[in-house]
Amino acid sequence: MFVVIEGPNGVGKTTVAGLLTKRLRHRAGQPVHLTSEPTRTRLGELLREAEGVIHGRAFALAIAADRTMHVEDEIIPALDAGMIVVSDRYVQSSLVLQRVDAVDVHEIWSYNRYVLQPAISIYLVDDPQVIAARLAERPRLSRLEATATPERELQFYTQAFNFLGRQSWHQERIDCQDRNPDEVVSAILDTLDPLLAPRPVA
Ligand SMILES: Nc1ncnc2c1ncn2[C@@H]1O[C@H](COP(=O)(O)OP(=O)(O)OP(=O)(O)O)[C@@H](O)[C@H]1O
Ligand SMILES: Cc1cn([C@H]2C[C@H](O)[C@@H](COP(=O)(O)O)O2)c(=O)[nH]c1=O
Repeated sequence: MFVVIEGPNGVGKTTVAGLLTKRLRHRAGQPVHLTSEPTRTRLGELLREAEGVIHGRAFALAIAADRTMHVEDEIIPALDAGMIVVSDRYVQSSLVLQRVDAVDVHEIWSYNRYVLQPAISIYLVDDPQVIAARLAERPRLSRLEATATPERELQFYTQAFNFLGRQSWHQERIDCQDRNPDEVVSAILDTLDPLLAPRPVA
């Protein structure tokens, strides 16, 4: 099963993806592989470093190339080996961040439409003021973090959620407001439960 965690900068994706992986390892009785985008390959690391200087269409294409390699070289082999795969960011991130970077949503989709559709894409939301307060604590913001306000990102994420719904993607919106990370993960596990294999009998 391929699960994706999405949402605006600072909403808690990395925290939640890590905790979800731990609890799935305990719950699922099958190995769980945690991954993220951009990937930890040479291309992904280059993209993280170069975000300040590569932008627009070139960055959108490079992110899509990294994602294509991610799917072919890491995600599909892990799924074929019987693992659950949890990815911190995937296509919805591109439909938002590359749009913040002035690329049209249909063009972004054209670079991503052939990638593997996840079993479920989980979209985390929170109060924009809470997210803004977290971002304000960071010593520095990346170019895209500094370009988008949490309000604008949330607006684009909602539009991307609706767009992916029209492509028949299975998605769930999880409200993180007034929930700690453990409670957020419990809500995610409730939505994943019907997709998971039955719990092993003790
Ligand atoms: N539900 C929550 N309640 C309170 N604090 C949270 C919650 N989730 C995450 N945090 C805190 O918010 C901060 C940002 O979390 P995190 O780095 O996981 O976000 P992110 O969405 O991955 O951000 P980015 O996309 O910018 O990397 C961290 O300090 C984390 O401890
Ligand atoms: C998947 C994805 C990533 N990006 C960019 C935006 C940031 O520079 C990094 C993500 O870093 P974080 O620590 O996860 O916040 O990658 C992007 O522009 N588009 C994408 O689809």
